[in-house]
Amino acid sequence: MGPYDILRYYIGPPCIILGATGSVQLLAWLGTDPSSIPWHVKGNGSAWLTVAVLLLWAFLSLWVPGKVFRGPQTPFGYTPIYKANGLQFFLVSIAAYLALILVFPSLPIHLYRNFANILASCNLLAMGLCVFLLIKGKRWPDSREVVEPKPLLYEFYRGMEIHPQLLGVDVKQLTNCRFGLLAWELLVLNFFFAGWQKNGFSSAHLVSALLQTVYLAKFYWWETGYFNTLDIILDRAGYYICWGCLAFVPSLYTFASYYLVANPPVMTINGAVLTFLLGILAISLNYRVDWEKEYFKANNGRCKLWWKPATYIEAKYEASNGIRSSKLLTAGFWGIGRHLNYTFELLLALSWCLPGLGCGLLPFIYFIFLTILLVHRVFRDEEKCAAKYGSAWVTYCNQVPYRLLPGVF
Ligand SMILES: NC(=O)C1=CN([C@@H]2O[C@H](COP(=O)(O)OP(=O)(O)OC[C@H]3O[C@@H](n4cnc5c(N)ncnc54)[C@H](OP(=O)(O)O)[C@@H]3O)[C@@H](O)[C@H]2O)C=CC1
Ligand SMILES: CC(C)CCC[C@@H](C)[C@H]1CC[C@H]2C3=CC=C4C[C@@H](O)CC[C@]4(C)[C@H]3CC[C@]12C
Repeated sequence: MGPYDILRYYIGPPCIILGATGSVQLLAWLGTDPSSIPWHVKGNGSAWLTVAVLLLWAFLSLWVPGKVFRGPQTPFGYTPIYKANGLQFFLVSIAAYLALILVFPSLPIHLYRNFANILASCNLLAMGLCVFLLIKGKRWPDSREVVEPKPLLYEFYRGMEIHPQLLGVDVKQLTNCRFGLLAWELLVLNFFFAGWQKNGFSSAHLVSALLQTVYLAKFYWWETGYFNTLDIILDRAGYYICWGCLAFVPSLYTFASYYLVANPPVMTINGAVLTFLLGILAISLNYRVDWEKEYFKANNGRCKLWWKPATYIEAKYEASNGIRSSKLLTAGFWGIGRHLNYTFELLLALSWCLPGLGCGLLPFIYFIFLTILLVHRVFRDEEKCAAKYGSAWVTYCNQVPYRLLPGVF
């Protein structure tokens, strides 16, 4: 075992688990008046009720009968089945939250003040689920896949099964799409209303919340496309993905909005309008890049992009059912850079952190984290593609040499 393996299997997982788990509580403390939060929060009755209601709601959305979507088959022959009702779920959930605050106007401030406890409950729930998933994956896996044993803490971090089920629902659709991202949306709206009640109306805070709402609406509109991404086809259900979506997303991804309640924005209305326009442009471009690849794949390469027939590289790869072929798009945005969707993702993330300009570095913490996550993801994705497509991937990299910033990187 070399130094890289020791780092990957023995040193990395405990460091990330300790660092990330602790940072969830640290963020709640950093984002507000620290003296208002005791250091020993562990979730109170109201926090557990909030989390339980959200979890039950998320679970029911996947449990009700409705349209289903079949995800890509795994190399060991399993086809995951998902519920295709994302946008309805998102819209009904927002309507229910708005109705709730009409009936209980003190709810936004209450949830804001109880945020540290809510995060503690999410943290404990997520840890419990990950321990359960580890035991389940080792003892009663759903699939016939044979997974090579690794050090226990690494298995806990990475997860055991790719598509585990719980009471008939897909665990990753539950944790990622239905709990994590809905918690993100509702918390961001809640922090906007809490800020309004506490400090008066702020156009900059509204812009930040609106941009995140548009972005998340776009996610739910495209939810079935998410089932083809790394998180779903490559990552196993463990600490990284499940704890990440149950505890880290509600904490770090909502941080800019949370921070602006205790530290009201100083941005002018003109600044807010410009930020909104920048954010909408970045969201549209990010969507456009993802859309070009999906459209190209749906038409098996026979389509036009940017008014010209799409160009591509034919790439063969080995699948469970023999040699198959795929096409690597070299037209449109995919001919300019290999991951421009990430570039626009960073721009849109920056745009909803910008209302915190003038309030220090903390409102930009999500943007900083995302930069690290996406640069790491570029390498993870390219490692996967190089292993899958071999020389065709090398040809693509030679033809499209830049990853995120044409001419630079
Ligand atoms: N806010 C957040 O925390 C994050 C947001 N995102 C967003 O999620 C969305 C999806 O991202 P993600 O799944 O990471 O990555 P991509 O949508 O970029 O998908 C990468 C995959 O696309 C295929 N591919 C790559 N290049 C080409 C090409 N030229 N032609 C055809 N197929 C190609 C390969 O898969 P195959 O095996 O099918 O060929 C590759 O593994 C993006 O909008 C991204 O910005 C992503 C990560 C984090
Ligand atoms: C353990 C932690 C240090 C890291 C946890 C990371 C995860 C929470 C995130 C890793 C990838 C993220 C996502 C990928 C793609 C997405 C599509 C986008 O349109 C919406 C957001 C997201 C689902 C996003 C959510 C968080 C991650 C799973």
